[in-house]
Amino acid sequence: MRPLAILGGTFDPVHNAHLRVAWEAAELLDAEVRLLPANVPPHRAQPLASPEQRVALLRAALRGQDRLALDLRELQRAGPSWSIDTLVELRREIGPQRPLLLLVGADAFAGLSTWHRWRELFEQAHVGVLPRPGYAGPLDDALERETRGRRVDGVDGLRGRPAGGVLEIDVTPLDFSASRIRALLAEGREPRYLVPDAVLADPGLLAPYRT
Ligand SMILES: Nc1ncnc2c1ncn2[C@@H]1O[C@H](COP(=O)(O)OP(=O)(O)OP(=O)(O)O)[C@@H](O)[C@H]1O
Ligand SMILES: O=C(O)c1ccc[n+]([C@@H]2O[C@H](COP(=O)([O-])O)[C@@H](O)[C@H]2O)c1
Repeated sequence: MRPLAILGGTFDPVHNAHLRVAWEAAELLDAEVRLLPANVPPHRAQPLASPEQRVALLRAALRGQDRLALDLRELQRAGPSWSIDTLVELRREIGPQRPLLLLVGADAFAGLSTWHRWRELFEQAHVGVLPRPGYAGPLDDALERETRGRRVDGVDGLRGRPAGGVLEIDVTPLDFSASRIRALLAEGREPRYLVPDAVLADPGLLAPYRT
């Protein structure tokens, strides 16, 4: 069965690293990949842009391709966007057999043991870790213990089961972030080639980040 993979994020704003790693994950896993903007992101400062502005950025960024889709369910839910709630909901929709993957950058993965009901994440989904330069350090003890027996070497290790594995996905390491793009914009600089041309083409889209 073709896996369903989700990449959740604040997307404040969406940038080419999000898009590229999601694209490569879709290719390598032969998966349906959805980007899921968080409503109230847990564990971080609130976004500069409103949900509507972040969705407009995502829509522009995703235009013209059909490999990556947008899933707005977390914006339709009040309160913090706990990933476990999203995975339980998706699992209910896709049934018990289809592989489901939670894609996370290596930085987000390193903090997984602080997430809400984090051990239950593995009951609902596999975790696909996307390398990110500067985030290859050791894991905390609880996460190391939980993941040790779950690691699988390749995509084939996930295909036959719906959830529970941890896979490093060999995507191109890209060393930039939404924080970097916000900083460039705040200095009056243009983030060309770090965000899609379609985002730059509409001057209103990045207005929330310009001072
Ligand atoms: N350059 C990147 N390489 C791999 N994963 C990334 C990269 N940028 C973001 N991600 C992952 O995408 C998801 C959403 O990230 P998020 O929207 O927080 O972007 P960010 O660039 O990390 O933002 P910020 O700088 O505001 O923290 C997270 O799992 C994050 O780890
Ligand atoms: O469920 C949690 O406790 C939890 C804690 C931190 C982050 N997340 C999710 O991880 C994704 C990336 O978060 P962020 O803050 O790096 O944009 C996003 O989908 C968040 O909802 C989820």
